[in-house]
Amino acid sequence: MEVCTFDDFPSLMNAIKCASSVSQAVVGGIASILVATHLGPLIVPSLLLMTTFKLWSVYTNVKDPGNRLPLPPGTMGFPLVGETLEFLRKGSEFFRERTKSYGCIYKTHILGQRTIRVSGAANVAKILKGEGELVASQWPPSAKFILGSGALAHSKGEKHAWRRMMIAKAFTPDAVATYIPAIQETIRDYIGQWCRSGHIHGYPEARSLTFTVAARMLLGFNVHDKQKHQMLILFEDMLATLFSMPVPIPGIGLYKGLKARRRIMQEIGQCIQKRQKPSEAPGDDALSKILHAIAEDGHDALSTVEMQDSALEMLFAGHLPTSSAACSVLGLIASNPTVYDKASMELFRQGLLDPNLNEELTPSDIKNLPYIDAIIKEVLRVAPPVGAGYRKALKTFDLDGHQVPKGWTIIYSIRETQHTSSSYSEAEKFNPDRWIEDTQLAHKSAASKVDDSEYDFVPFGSGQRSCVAHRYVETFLKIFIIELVRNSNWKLENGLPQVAYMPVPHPVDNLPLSFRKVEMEQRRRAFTLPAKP
Ligand code: HEM
Repeated sequence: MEVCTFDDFPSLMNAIKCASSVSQAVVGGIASILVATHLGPLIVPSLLLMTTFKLWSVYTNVKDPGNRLPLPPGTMGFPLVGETLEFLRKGSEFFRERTKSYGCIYKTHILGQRTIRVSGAANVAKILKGEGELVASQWPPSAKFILGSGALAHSKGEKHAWRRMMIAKAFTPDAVATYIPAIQETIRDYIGQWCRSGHIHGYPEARSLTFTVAARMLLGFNVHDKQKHQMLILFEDMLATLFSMPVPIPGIGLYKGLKARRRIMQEIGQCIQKRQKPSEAPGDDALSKILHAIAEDGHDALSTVEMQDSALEMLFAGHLPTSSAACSVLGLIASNPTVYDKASMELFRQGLLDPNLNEELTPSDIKNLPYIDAIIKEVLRVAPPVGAGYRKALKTFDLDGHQVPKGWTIIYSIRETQHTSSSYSEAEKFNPDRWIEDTQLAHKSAASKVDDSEYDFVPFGSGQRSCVAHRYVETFLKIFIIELVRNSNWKLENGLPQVAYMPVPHPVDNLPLSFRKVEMEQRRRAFTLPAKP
């Protein structure tokens, strides 16, 4: 009989081969007796089923014999599908239930991968700091198909480091400052329309707004309304299968997502071609800045596939998580009127409340707004738009008293980490003041980390794979809050909504809101503003 070692299990097929050598003889023998006694039609399928479950159990519980620690607790579900169906049905509730039952580290089998889900500042710090040594970024196969292998998130090693450096040049403080006027203009247009209409659905409007800003500022695309509408519908199909079983069955699931991806890529290809016409001067958008940085660097240019995948990645990342954050801003401020009042007061003190006095915001206008910064941090803590990040274990290592075997998928949880940390009293409550009143929190930044305890606030990840565009996102959200508060007042029409988490957190009822314009005079009458200090 073959001896099963850890190295014999690089894939499911190897595992099945190895474990079957254990049970083959026994099952074969019993089966032939039963077939001979006419019980075969009933018993043989049952035996095959039992064997399949046995093989699955062997495969999903293979430990590295070189490590004495146990695998994390957890269940691995049914052969091949694992717990994927339950995960797709329950979304984030799936993880919440397991965190409650097993704590900060547990195993499961989803989206075709043996997976360990990890939360808690110290565990997350170990994963994020271990990039390249313990772990490597690896999104689920479905996300890789949908976003394309040319995306930055899927590139590796030196190529990743170089591309990241080039992309980062479009998101330095100086570069982001150049985007302010166009971001502000687009936000103002949208808020103006919302006030004129008097009633909107916050989530689709936030999607449309962030898509328009991303297409214009990140890619320099001038998409007209009809094209935007079509692309948003295609994105819907694509995103619905971002996290799905990696089996393209015609007509459903990933197949549908890949079809939508092909159509979006055609549109992106056309937009890129138009932009590359020699008659057109290079734009002031992020993609132009990146292509310029690459040309200056003298390095190989991006291939057409890499350029298109990068554009898709920027359009995807640029509008989807940002729209979730913008929608959370609308919902959370509407349900906390004191937050609106305090933000108004801060704007008044800075001379920014009257929109007519500050037609164009400048970088220095938006720099010193600690309360609005606190709102943004609290929105990203309570409703993190990206709930988790994906890694693959490069070698077996210890984590919180358990082994993480080589080759397994690791999901580090942003949501549970930020919701369960003891740093946040009444963690479920939306309370921007905590970021001002608590001196420990006041120093915590969404992006940079000084020590491990700060990894309980990681809305943009951290380290080599952190979000390249966090400054852009923070600037967008700041301008959005400023323009909302100084121009308008809005109310929830249905009360606090239930939230769905796939592919990003969003209200299930699309967040119906009533909107109205607020004039400076009305505001003066509504609450007595103190004289400007
Ligand atoms: C609210 C908005 C956003 C949030 C919360 C967010 C969050 C994140 C997080 C958590 C990661 C790290 C994932 C990991 O550890 O594997 C990440 C990576 C990334 N983000 Fe964002 N993001 C946002 C907006 C954007 C925008 C606007 C862009 C536009 C370019 C962008 C581009 C990227 C890219 C390219 C990566 C991959 C970086 C790499 O692998 O080196 N994100 N983002």
